[in-house]
Amino acid sequence: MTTKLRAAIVGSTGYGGVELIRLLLAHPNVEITSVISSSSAGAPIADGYPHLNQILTDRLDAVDVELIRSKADVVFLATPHGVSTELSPKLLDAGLKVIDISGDFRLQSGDVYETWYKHKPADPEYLKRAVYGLCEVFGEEVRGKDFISNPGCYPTATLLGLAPLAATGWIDPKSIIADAKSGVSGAGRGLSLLVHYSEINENFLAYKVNKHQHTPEIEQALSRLAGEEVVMTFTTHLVPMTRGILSTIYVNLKSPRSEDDIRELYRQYYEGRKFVRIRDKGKYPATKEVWGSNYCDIGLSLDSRTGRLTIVSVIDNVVKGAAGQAVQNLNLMMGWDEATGLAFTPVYP
Ligand SMILES: NC(=O)C1=CN([C@@H]2O[C@H](COP(=O)(O)OP(=O)(O)OC[C@H]3O[C@@H](n4cnc5c(N)ncnc54)[C@H](OP(=O)(O)O)[C@@H]3O)[C@@H](O)[C@H]2O)C=CC1
Ligand SMILES: CC(=O)N[C@@H](CCC(=O)OP(=O)(O)O)C(=O)O
Repeated sequence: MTTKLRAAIVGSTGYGGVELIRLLLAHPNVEITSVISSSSAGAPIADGYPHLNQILTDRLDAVDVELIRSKADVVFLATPHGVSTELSPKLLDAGLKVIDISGDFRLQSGDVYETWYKHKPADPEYLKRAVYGLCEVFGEEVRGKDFISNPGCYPTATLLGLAPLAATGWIDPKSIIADAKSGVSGAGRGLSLLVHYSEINENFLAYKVNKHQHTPEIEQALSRLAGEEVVMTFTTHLVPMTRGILSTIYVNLKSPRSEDDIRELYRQYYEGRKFVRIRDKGKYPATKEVWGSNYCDIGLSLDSRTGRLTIVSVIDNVVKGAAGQAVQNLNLMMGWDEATGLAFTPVYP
């Protein structure tokens, strides 16, 4: 019998953390050995999340690097921006593997991070060490590494929708517009006016227009794929639903291509990758079709009148956009099949 990998979750009382608990409890190679809270150490995790009653009876541990080192091999950070900046280097120095689902190590430039996140950037030495874990695009780089920066939720949906075209140089890099919508769980469990029931119910709004912190993350990955600087328009919206992201992306092609050729390009690019599904001609995915799962579903339409391509990409923000991709990264890091513990069907209806 092989020993299971011992996992700790910092920020286990948040939405990303509690989704990691759900997924890791079902993972055949992993055992959760520490659920960690900066504010409720000592309390049973099920106090704040009664759905875990009789499933996970652990009490919350404090954020203590020595304690984590004694209990775990790998640590997931599902913490607000700025926490991982300080904590991840200490965990790495203690010999632990780290998968960070916050934005602290996604941007290579500390200055760009500071501009968009308004937080002090991480130590450049550790920034360089972090591998950006967009699994279907940069997954090869994750294998055998000890520090993974998990992509943001909007970037995951938007980049998977654009990667095949960016990598082949078929799109005009100045023409990209992404119009993305998220369910409110994307804002975390903390309370704010924006996610107050009577504010968001029967409402639909744009927010952080031209200021969203995921803009430079998407541009950074696209520039890398395209081999030239990509600057884009990216607008985020909040929708009165719990889970889900739908990103509608508009691009101009550099030279004329048929829609069939573009669909074939996508199918070849993602061949053998279980979690990206390309829809047939005339079919567009809806968020409910990936709900609770690690899938990213993509539909395409080339408008013969304008010559513009419309791409529709959907994910579950808490799974593929956070905890699911983090587990997929763990699988790649450990050399396991990337779908280990993740091969479940979306919840429907
Ligand atoms: N929700 C989503 O869809 C996605 C979220 N993310 C990112 O994941 C991270 C977590 O998001 P989410 O789970 O939604 O947020 P939540 O607000 O739901 O949870 C964050 C948790 O972090 C803990 N925390 C707060 N301060 C500290 C601290 N100083 N040290 C340690 N832990 C702390 C809190 O728990 P406690 O007080 O118990 O310590 C809290 O429960 C964020 O960076 C977010 O941007 C990324 C992709 C998608
Ligand atoms: C709906 C909603 O509020 N979503 C959050 C997404 C944050 C996130 O998931 O990612 P980071 O870790 O990169 O901040 C937002 O727009 O900021």
